[in-house]
Amino acid sequence: MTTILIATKNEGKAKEFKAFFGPKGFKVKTLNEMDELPDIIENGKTFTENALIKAQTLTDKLKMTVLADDSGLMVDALDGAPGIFSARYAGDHDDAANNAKLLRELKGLPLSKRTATFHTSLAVTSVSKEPLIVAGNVKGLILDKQRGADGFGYDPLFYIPELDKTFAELTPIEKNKVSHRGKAVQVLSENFDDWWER
Ligand SMILES: O=P(O)(O)OP(=O)(O)OP(=O)(O)OC[C@H]1O[C@@H](n2cnc3c(O)ncnc32)[C@H](O)[C@@H]1O
Ligand SMILES: [Mg+2]
Repeated sequence: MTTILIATKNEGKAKEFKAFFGPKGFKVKTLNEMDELPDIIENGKTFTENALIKAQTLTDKLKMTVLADDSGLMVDALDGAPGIFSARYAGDHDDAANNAKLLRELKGLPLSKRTATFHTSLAVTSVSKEPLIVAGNVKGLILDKQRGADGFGYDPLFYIPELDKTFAELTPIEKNKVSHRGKAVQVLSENFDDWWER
């Protein structure tokens, strides 16, 4: 049985990928189950570069098949910020502080000018294979106050007009149907088997 290492400590994310790779006959592990990890310096300029750095560093050191993802929020009125710095926008990895900073930065701007995109890049690497890279995007609006209690990160501010809901008002299944990560996993599912057999 081939093991695939999901390059995250976030068990919520890992669960989504387990649901995808388990039925394909892979044993799925996360970083929480590894004793020794190499230092990974995520110094890429794009989501894709960072996902690839993470995945390839782990494949090279551990000789395993690895999936890494890198995601974030790009706000048009802020020239794409927080972008690759989404996790630590307000300093620490603190969702409440990040959301508060985003609200401050957009203060007074009408809803029509608060357009934003969530992005996910996924990189899968394996010994002696070219990496497989896919991505997913979703567009929405940044509300001027939080709505909903589910999800994580910027979910309570990220509003989908067509659904009249924020990401924090969707169940995990509903969110996966429309989210950046859900779409990237969809593209992965269309390409993975061909890539694996190549
Ligand atoms: O790299 P790992 O360890 O998995 O954790 P991370 O927090 O860096 O995770 P991401 O690269 O996926 O995302 C970076 C930040 O972007 C935000 N973000 C990403 N996906 C999100 C989502 O679906 N909903 C809300 N916020 C999200 C959130 O603030 C994340 O901390
Ligand atoms: Mg990240």
